[in-house]
Order: sequence, then C-alpha cells, then structure tokens
Amino acid sequence: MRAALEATGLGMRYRRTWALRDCSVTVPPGRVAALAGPNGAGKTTLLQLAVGMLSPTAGEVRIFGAPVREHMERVAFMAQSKPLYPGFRVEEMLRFGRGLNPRWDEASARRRLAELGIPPERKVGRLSGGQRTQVALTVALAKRPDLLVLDEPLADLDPLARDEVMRSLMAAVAETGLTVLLSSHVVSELEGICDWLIVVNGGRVQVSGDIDDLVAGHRLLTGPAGTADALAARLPVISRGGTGRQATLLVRDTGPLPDPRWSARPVNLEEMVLAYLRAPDLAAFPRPALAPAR
Ligand SMILES: Nc1ncnc2c1ncn2[C@@H]1O[C@H](COP(=O)(O)OP(=O)(O)OP(=O)(O)O)[C@@H](O)[C@H]1O
Repeated sequence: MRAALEATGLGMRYRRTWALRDCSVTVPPGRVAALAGPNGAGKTTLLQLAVGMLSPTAGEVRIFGAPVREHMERVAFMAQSKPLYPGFRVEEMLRFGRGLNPRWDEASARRRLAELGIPPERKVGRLSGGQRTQVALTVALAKRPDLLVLDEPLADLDPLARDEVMRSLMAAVAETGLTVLLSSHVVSELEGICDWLIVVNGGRVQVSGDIDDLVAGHRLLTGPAGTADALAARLPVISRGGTGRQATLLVRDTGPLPDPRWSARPVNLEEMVLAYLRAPDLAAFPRPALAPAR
C-alpha cells in the first residue's frame, strides 16, 4: 500500500541555517500521526514541506506515491495561525473555500457547523478560540482531503475545547478514513488518539513509527544507583534519572533483566517522548537508533 506521506532525505535551509536535515519519514494511509518536538525543532518546516508550501533545499516529499505538487488537491493544511478573516462571517469563509476548491463539500461543512452549534452568520472575530479552530477545521475538511495536516491545532485552547476539537477530528477520521498529520507540544493528549509518532529534535528525525510498537518496546527500570552504570553498559539506555540510592533507566529493551535487584515497568507515550527529547544525540549511541543515523 502506498504511503500517504513519504519524505526522503528532506532538508530545508534558511540562509545558512538548516531548519531540517536528512529527514526521512513515512506516514501510512489511514493513520493519525503525531509530530512532536521542542520549540524550533523543525515541525512547522516539515509540515509546510509536506503540503508543498515550501520547496525543499534537499530531498523530496511524495503524497500517495506522487510528488506533492501533483497532488495538492488531495491535501488540506491548517496553519498554526488558523488563517480566518475576523471581519468575515462563517458562511463567507465557506463561500471563499467553495470558490477555491473543486472538491468542496458544502453540505458536510454546513452539517458540521450545525452539529457544533456555530451560527453561519456569526462574524469570525466574535467566535471563541475553540470555535475558530472548529471553523478552520471545517474549512479544511470540506476540501475532502485524503491527507489533513494540522500545525498545532490545540495551541491556545483550554482543556475542554481541546477535547472537543480532537473528538470532532476523530469523528471525521472515522467517517472518511483520511490520514492526519498533526503537530503538538502536548504529548500526553495525543495518547489514545494518534497511532503513529514522529519526533523531530534539532532539525533531525529522532523517532518514527507505530506508537503501540514504540511504547511496547521501551521500559522504565528501577534499581540500586550503585549498579546503574553496569546495567547501562549492557542495555540501550535512552535516559537516566533517579534520586539518591535509587536509579531509573528508560531503555529500549524488553528482554529478561540481567540483574535481579532491578525491576521494570511499562512506559507511557509522554515518558518515552520526553526521554528521547532529553537525548538529542541518541543516534550517536552505540545501539541502533530508531531513525536513520546522523
Ligand atoms: N522563514 C525563516 N527564516 C529563517 N529561519 C527560520 C524560518 N522559519 C523557521 N526558521 C528556523 O528554523 C528552525 C525550525 O523552525 P520551525 O518553525 O520549523 O520549528 P517548530 O518546531 O515548528 O517550532 P515551534 O514549536 O516553536 O513552532 C528554527 O530555528 C527557526 O528559527
């Protein structure tokens, strides 16, 4: 099956600075993929390259097997700034979208707004942050994309609005089977929603793969601090912690523990992502990294 998105050797340089380098990632069709990473990691750059808004300095992006520019009508993008005109009424935003998009689905956009209780005659500038996000999402979905790319869709929203936006996005995914790629700082909120993960850090891809497989492949070990170095020498350690006599090691390993004084427990998505973000040079470790070596 063709990947919904496939980036190979992707690089983007702004003047002398590489915002993204040697980036190779795949998002299989039908997945809801999370793009995580710290500020300035290159998330927005990767998303803008993915939708053809930027031309790469190196490498290429393919959407459903073809160069992104040949498939622009199959992709919808919601920018971080949620570009809506505050002086426009909601229905004027729809009319605007209708004029620009041959695949536009007016009926489903109207139905969605009605379900959300957003009056079409309301001016965009008078909507709440959550409602504005929902209108921007409605416009993006009305394009009937096969790939929906969202840059920080949850930023600036309170927990209730975040929950509502994610629920309605998931309903759209269930209905249409579209592939979603969304960036977020709030990793804990992506668990149970996203099933694919890409972590970028310092312009490089650090982690890429199926979330269940990734999480199941890592564990948190706890044991006596005095033996931590010896254990760490035998296992692929992603991050180390602990206090006083107790040490913790987050490892990419599920085999039997070589030291009976140590115990293991599963990790959650946030713990795993944080461990990688704390170890940006992971690919320099002697064990294989999850992403191609730098
Ligand atoms: N137009 C530009 N000109 C020069 N440098 C840029 C430009 N856009 C981004 N950069 C730089 O590229 C790097 C990656 O930026 P990018 O916006 O892609 O990161 P990000 O992960 O989306 O960050 P954030 O989470 O803060 O939104 C940063 O160092 C940024 O300063």
